[in-house]
This record gives sequence, structure tokens and C-alpha cells, in this order.
Amino acid sequence: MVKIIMHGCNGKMGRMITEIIKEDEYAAIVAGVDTYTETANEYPVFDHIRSCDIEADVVIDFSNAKAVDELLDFCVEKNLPVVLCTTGLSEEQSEKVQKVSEKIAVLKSANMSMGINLLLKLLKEAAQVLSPAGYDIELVEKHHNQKLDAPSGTALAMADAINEALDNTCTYVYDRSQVRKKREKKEIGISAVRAGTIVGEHEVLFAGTDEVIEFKHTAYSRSVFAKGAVEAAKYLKGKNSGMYDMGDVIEF
Ligand SMILES: NC(=O)C1=CN([C@@H]2O[C@H](COP(=O)(O)OP(=O)(O)OC[C@H]3O[C@@H](n4cnc5c(N)ncnc54)[C@H](OP(=O)(O)O)[C@@H]3O)[C@@H](O)[C@H]2O)C=CC1
Ligand SMILES: O=C(O)C1=N[C@H](C(=O)O)C[C@H](O)C1
Repeated sequence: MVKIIMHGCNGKMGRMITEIIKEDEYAAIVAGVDTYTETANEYPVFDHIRSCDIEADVVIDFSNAKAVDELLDFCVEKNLPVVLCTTGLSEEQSEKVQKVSEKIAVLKSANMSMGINLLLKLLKEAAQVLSPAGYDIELVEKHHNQKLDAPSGTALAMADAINEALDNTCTYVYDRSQVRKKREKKEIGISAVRAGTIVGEHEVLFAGTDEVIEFKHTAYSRSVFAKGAVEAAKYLKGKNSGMYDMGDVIEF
């Protein structure tokens, strides 16, 4: 049995994980942390990670980028592995995550779904064939109107996977409105749409002369992220310090 602290337990993802874990005999939430502590849940909810004095095996974090520094400090002090799912971290925070992983096990992934993690592999292959053949690469992501960060962590992870496959030779272009020149070959365009209740859509276009190849992932429910996060927590329990990702959890 994996005992989990759910950081951000009353948010959209925290509530989804609380639901799906009820059906799981190998994992349980033993405590939650959120700014809003009213709860009908079976576990206690604390208003701050530092107030949480419940013994656990792993923390799952779906909260807010502003909350991540203190969470990481807490996990190091308690020697607690952490599944870090919050997106929109600054460069300094990403560096801190790397440093912290020298002391505890950290599994960081901008997207916990199987589909996106497979797509990250496929995109590398496609880019290595299509970019040298002159295809332009553009990424479009769509999310609900409550999302704080843009572009999405997943869109950035996709761009990074493609860029890595192309020996980090690409530049990212987020906004063409001020760029008064033609597109460069080694650009990756990244566009964000925020509307309604869209759970998450990511589309990558490889556009050549007279043909376009499109890769598209649509999440119809947050359960795909929630299930991945719980599997990640099970995987991370008792692991040595280091950086892990969903590629370690899902074996293709
Ligand atoms: N990796 C992945 O697969 C996925 C990642 N995400 C990312 O996860 C994060 C959360 O997403 P989502 O659940 O939709 O967002 P929500 O805003 O619905 O939930 C986040 C919750 O965390 C709370 N919170 C804020 N500050 C703290 C704090 N200091 N300690 C504890 N809880 C806090 C929020 O409270 P309040 O509302 O008062 O701020 C809120 O209840 C986002 O960064 C999102 O991009 C989302 C889906 C999938
Ligand atoms: O905020 C969300 O909702 C999501 N965020 C993640 C991201 O930024 O990539 C993953 C998912 O698409 C949902």
C-alpha cells in the first residue's frame, strides 16, 4: 500500500485523484494540503505543507507553481519522494528541482497520460526524418479558461523533445504578431488557446510542400492524468534519489 499526501487536494486534479484512488487497493491518500481546507473527504486536509504531520511514502503535487519551492524544501527535510505535476515552473525552479533530486527521488512530468508520453517518442522520430527534409514544425495547444500558465507544460515538453532530436538547433516562437519576417526553417512555433472547459489538446504539425502530417492528442477527462500520477507514486515509493519521468513508469 502506497500512502500519499495529495498537495492541491481540493483542485481539479486533486479531486479527480481522490475519486479514482477509492477504487485502488494498492494506494491511499493519507492527507491533503490545500488553501481551501473544507472537505468531505476521508483524509485530513491541512492549509500548508508545513502543517502536515502525517506519515506518508510519497507526495503527489498538482497545485500552483508558487507553492513548489516550499514543497520541495519540505520533501527534502522529510526525505519524501515527490511526483511533481504542477506546470509553469520558472527556470530557477527547474534548476532547484534538479538539485533537490540529488537528495530525494523526484518524478517530474508535465503530462501523466500514456498517450502524450508515447507521442513524445514518436515526435522525436518524426522530427529526425521530416525536419532535414524541410518540413516546418508548429505546435498548437488548447486548454480550459482557468489555466494559469501558457504555453502548457506539455507543449514545452513536446518542443523540447523535438529540439533534442534535432541537436538543440531550434528556436521557439510564441508570438508572430511582432515578427515582421518570414519563418526560419529551424523554428518551432508554439500557440496557446484558452477556452471553455477543454481538458487538454495538443497538436503538432509537420508541414512540407503540398503535404501536412499532424499528430494530435486529446484528453477527454482528467482521469488520464490522475491514473498516471497514482502509478507514478507507486513506482516512486522507496526509490533512491534522482530524477525520474513517466518514461520510467510506462514501458513501451
Ligand atoms: N502533469 C500533468 O499531467 C498535469 C498537470 N497539471 C498542472 O497541475 C497544476 C494544478 O492543476 P489543476 O488541478 O487543474 O489546478 P487547480 O487550480 O484546480 O488546483 C490547484 C489547487 O492547488 C491549490 N493550491 C494553491 N496554492 C497551494 C499551496 N501553497 N499548497 C497547497 N495547495 C495549493 C489551489 O488553491 P487556490 O485555488 O486557492 O489557488 C487549488 O485548489 C497546474 O499547474 C496544471 O497545469 C494539470 C493537469 C495534468
Ligand atoms: O492545466 C491543465 O489542465 C493541464 N496542464 C498540463 C500542461 O500544462 O501541460 C497537462 C494537461 O494538458 C492539463
